[in-house]
Amino acid sequence: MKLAASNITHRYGPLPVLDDVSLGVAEGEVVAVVGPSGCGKSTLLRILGGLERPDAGTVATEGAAPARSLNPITYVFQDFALLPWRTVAGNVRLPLEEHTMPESERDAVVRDALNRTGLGDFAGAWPRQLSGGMRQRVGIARALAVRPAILLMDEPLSALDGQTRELLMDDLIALHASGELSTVYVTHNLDEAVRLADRIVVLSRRPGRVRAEVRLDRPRGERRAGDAALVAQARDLWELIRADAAAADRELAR
Ligand SMILES: Nc1ncnc2c1ncn2[C@@H]1O[C@H](COP(=O)(O)OP(=O)(O)OP(=O)(O)O)[C@@H](O)[C@H]1O
Repeated sequence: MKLAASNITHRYGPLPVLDDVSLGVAEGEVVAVVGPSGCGKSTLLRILGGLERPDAGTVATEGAAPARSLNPITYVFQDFALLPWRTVAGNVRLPLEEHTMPESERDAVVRDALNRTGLGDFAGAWPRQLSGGMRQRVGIARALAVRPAILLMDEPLSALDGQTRELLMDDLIALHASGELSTVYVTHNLDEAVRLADRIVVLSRRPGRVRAEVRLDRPRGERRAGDAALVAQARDLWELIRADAAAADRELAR
């Protein structure tokens, strides 16, 4: 399934946040959205997911969702958003409970989502017993349980330490290996963007406009942390963002 946002403009009261942003995501493509703090990345993601209606512009999908998809466009949040009184399996089960399906099928879907995220042995664990990385795996498993065509990820790794982030990046790369899942990945972290994305959309400072688009041709599976070409790409991105980031920082300080 493809997603296309065209000419999105949005403001909160007097504050212009997005200005004429167009962004497409092809089937199986991972598009990272980067830009200075407050430039409207999360707002754009909410608009793409239909959680917010833009003042102007349109969002359209094209093509069929996977068979038995319960929610073609699904979020993964930075703060995991797990219910502490439910087990790992209970959290993954949550979005399935509003859908009518045989209990055995629900169990099978939960099991499959847990297995795909390396949580097969943790079905009965409680969120408080898990590390941050494992909690975010639960967040990802819960998103996968509804068989999405498009994942919208808002800083999914930013609450994690460096090593855990590396492990989860490997998981995300494996998750996309089938080429079926399209993703929009909002991040501050340019190293994550160059590791994971097929294409990186760079927004300007607020109001966010598309400043540049960078395509990364090297297959995701061949990209390694610290690889010289990736480091250079992240540095080039930073050069694009640096002046805007400094200005956004001064503005936030005020
Ligand atoms: N619901 C809202 N009501 C009013 N202002 C909002 C709302 N949501 C976001 N904003 C403001 O809109 C601007 C863009 O916010 P948004 O969270 O989309 O930016 P961002 O690029 O994701 O930021 P960050 O990089 O810091 O996470 C910010 O100035 C923010 O304070």
